[in-house]
Amino acid sequence: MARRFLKMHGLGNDFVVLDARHTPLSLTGAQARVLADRRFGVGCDQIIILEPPQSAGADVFMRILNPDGSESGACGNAARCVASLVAAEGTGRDRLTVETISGLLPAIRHADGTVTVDMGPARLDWRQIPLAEPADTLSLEVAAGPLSAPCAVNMGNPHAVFFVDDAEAVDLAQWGPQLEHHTAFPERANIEVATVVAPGRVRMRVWERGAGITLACGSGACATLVAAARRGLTGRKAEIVMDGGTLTIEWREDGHVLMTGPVATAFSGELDDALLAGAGR
Ligand SMILES: N[C@@H](CCC[C@H](N)C(=O)O)C(=O)O
Repeated sequence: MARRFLKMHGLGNDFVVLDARHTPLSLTGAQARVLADRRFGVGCDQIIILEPPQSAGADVFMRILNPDGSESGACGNAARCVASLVAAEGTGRDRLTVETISGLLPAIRHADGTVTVDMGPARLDWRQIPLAEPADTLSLEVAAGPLSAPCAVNMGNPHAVFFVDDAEAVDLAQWGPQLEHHTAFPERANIEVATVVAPGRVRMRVWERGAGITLACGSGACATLVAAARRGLTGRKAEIVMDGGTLTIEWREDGHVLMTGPVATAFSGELDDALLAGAGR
């Protein structure tokens, strides 16, 4: 039976959303790679598979696959999309909970269509990032080219945030892959470069683990705000400006990080049976 999909995005960070709540679906790495390929498949920054919730209190489980076939524990932009999608299904509720392998994410859909997701607590211990060996996550001894001494934050997935004078000037395509695979990060890392441009406003660009340069990264925006606040560069609430648009991020006193921003649906479609059947492992 042909699989239907939705193409959604948050600030241009785009997703193929597959609904496996009633008809189970498990993709191999090769299937994920071909589906995410912008020439051979549909094309996206992440594949999102909706599954039945696993925990009490959750409305839906969201599985997150990168274009290289790897699985992630967090995707902030997709969490907003999924919350909006499920809220629109006639539950009559604007508050619901999205579950991931990293935990439960309560979400609120606002009257203007934007969505706030509680991305959970920022995890700051070196074991939680995780790092290869004990280190102060406020400033790691990690460097590549003009980038050095990142702040590490886990938002359900690992991030390394480098503060620079001009985020626009950094050659992310050159330094991103080296840093993603740096030996300090046993599970690799998402790499952010950030510049505080005004009080409460941070310009950020991202090299995503397993995906490369994307127009926006929700968990990366959360990590950037937490890193900036820890360094005393901002307060606990700021706008994070990415190539695809802006998210408002707040690091609550209880450690949870709230992310607010837009969602959009571009189109829906049907996968040709041959696409996944021909992909192999
Ligand atoms: N685009 C996402 C993050 C997706 C996962 C990431 N590439 C990883 O491997 O951790 C977001 O909006 O947070």
